[in-house]
Amino acid sequence: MTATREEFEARLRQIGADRYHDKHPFHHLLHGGGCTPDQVRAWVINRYYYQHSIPMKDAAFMSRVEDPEMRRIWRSRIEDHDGTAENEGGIKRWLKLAEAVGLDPDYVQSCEGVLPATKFAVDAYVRFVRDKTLLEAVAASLTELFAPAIHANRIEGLLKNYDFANDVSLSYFRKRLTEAPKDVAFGLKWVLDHAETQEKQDAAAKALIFKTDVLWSQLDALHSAYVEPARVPPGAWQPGTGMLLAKAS
Ligand SMILES: O=C(O)c1cc(C(=O)O)c2c(n1)C(=O)C(=O)c1cc(C(=O)O)[nH]c1-2
Repeated sequence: MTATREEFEARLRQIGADRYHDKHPFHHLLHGGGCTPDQVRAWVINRYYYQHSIPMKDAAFMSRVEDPEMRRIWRSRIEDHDGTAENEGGIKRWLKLAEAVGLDPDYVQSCEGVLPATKFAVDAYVRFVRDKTLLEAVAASLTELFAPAIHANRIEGLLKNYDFANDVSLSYFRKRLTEAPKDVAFGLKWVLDHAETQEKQDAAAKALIFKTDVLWSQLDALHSAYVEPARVPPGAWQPGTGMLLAKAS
């Protein structure tokens, strides 16, 4: 028998409660003030790779959507990240954070020095959305159900614990507090409406689990590379490189 809409929604929310990356030890370090400046920089560099791939993921999704109404709604996700004019949008806001922690934004944008596992995880998400059913693709985006809580927690933790934190450097996260709920209200309703069989509910739940793994493995990679005993993989960012001051001198 197919689970009811309410049971299915509860199942999706439980996946977040059990597996979302707010529970990862790297986030505890970061939000609690336990990261060194270089560990924060490593996070900013690697997380940029996720940010810069999200609009490509959404464009891959939209290329498969035949319903103009759905494309119109979905395209605001790309605008949120890329902006609707020069020097706007989430990617630019992320680069403000990069500058605030002393990184050269050109270096960050080059994506040189991104950890191999970050690339594998994020690229797998883009491919997943390109290749799987639309239901699985939308379900995978539902980790955003859990994102506003972690963004609020992060703003509070960073402001309290790090000198670089202020309204400008954290503007990315503050903006997401209103953007993500809009996306997820649409995405959740769409998934609940379209997963009308048990088989489809199972596929959607599995897609959401896949996405929690994408997020978790990025933090595992960061922790392994930059938290003692640090093991930076060949070719990945080495502290001291890609800095703003190094460029000026
Ligand atoms: O900081 C975070 O923990 C976090 C998590 C997620 C997420 O849950 O996938 C996103 C974001 N931030 C985010 O800023 C963002 O733009 C975003 C887009 C998506 C997506 O899957 O389409 N997830 C997320």
